[in-house]
Amino acid sequence: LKKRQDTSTPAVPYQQVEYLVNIAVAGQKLNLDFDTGSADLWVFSDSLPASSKKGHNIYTPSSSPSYKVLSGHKWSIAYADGSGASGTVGTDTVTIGGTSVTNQAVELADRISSSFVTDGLDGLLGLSFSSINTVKPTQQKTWFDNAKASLSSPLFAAYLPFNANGAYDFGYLDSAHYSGTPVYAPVDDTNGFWEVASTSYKVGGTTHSLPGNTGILDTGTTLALMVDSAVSAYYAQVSGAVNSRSLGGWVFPCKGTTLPDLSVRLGPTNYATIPGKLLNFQPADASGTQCYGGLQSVGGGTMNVYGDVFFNAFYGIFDANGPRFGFAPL
Ligand SMILES: CCNC(=O)c1c(-c2ccccc2)csc1NC(=O)CNCCc1c[nH]c2ccccc12
Repeated sequence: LKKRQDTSTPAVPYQQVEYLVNIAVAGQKLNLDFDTGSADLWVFSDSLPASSKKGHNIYTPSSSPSYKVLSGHKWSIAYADGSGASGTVGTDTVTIGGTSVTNQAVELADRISSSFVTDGLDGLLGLSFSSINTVKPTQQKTWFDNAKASLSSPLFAAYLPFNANGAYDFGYLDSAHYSGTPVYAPVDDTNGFWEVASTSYKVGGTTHSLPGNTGILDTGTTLALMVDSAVSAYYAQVSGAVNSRSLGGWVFPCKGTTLPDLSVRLGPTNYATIPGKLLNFQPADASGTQCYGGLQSVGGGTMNVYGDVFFNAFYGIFDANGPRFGFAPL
């Protein structure tokens, strides 16, 4: 697993990381972003403009003997951050670690939004449920869906520590990647996500209820995105915090701020506590006066999105048996 580190040395410890995993699509090594919040495996293709291809590894089906066109098939995906991609579809052998999946749908992007060009990735590998794969007319399966029968156990786990190299463990749990005993929450896969009940949270010693709320465990989202009531309650504990339209979210003074911990309930029983120090994302401006929070608003609805800042504190276990989500402190 490769982690791309932001090169600038921040005044305040923060992270601007990319969790990239090197995988071989028919022997061609690509850095794909493993994304438990989506179900499409897509790669930069040769038909992208040269400017978009610069600095990226491009998958070339013509040089893969095992590649087959999935004729007449298309895909198109849009993410809530406004980014997106679309293109055509083929199948090939995709190998991660020691496990190869033959006839894996590989979606070739002939259009991608600008945010993907600047990110150091060569594509995405979706690890949510195949029910939200966007390929038409025949929906395709994720790599994990295709691989799970050949894994010793139908599960994978995400180990994404802050400022250190991480790993994805497929088919087993690596005891070196977590402490204590994992606890589990039942997953509702109705929406195609690894989604659990998340009906309360704790900040500053107070417990707040979020009736009917859920949480999506999503390695493809960098931050923790929660409903407005929770985000307001959190930053009410941070002096000088403001929700800045110009800076695009909640910011607070970098100097002299000690962020409170945030405990979120996952499933019927257990809370996961994200230490405050992991909730300082990065300086919000060049001067480094204001810092951008790792907790931001999800907009409307009752769905919270627990992204990489969650996985900086917890080993995340995605178990198809159930399905269920397990977590243990790093
Ligand atoms: C902000 C991106 N996240 C989302 O839109 C999202 C939401 C979501 C829904 C409503 C409001 C906010 C977020 C639910 S599941 C979910 N997760 C995903 O969609 C996961 N895939 C994100 C892929 C992605 C989008 N832009 C990137 C830039 C670099 C690397 C990966 C990405």
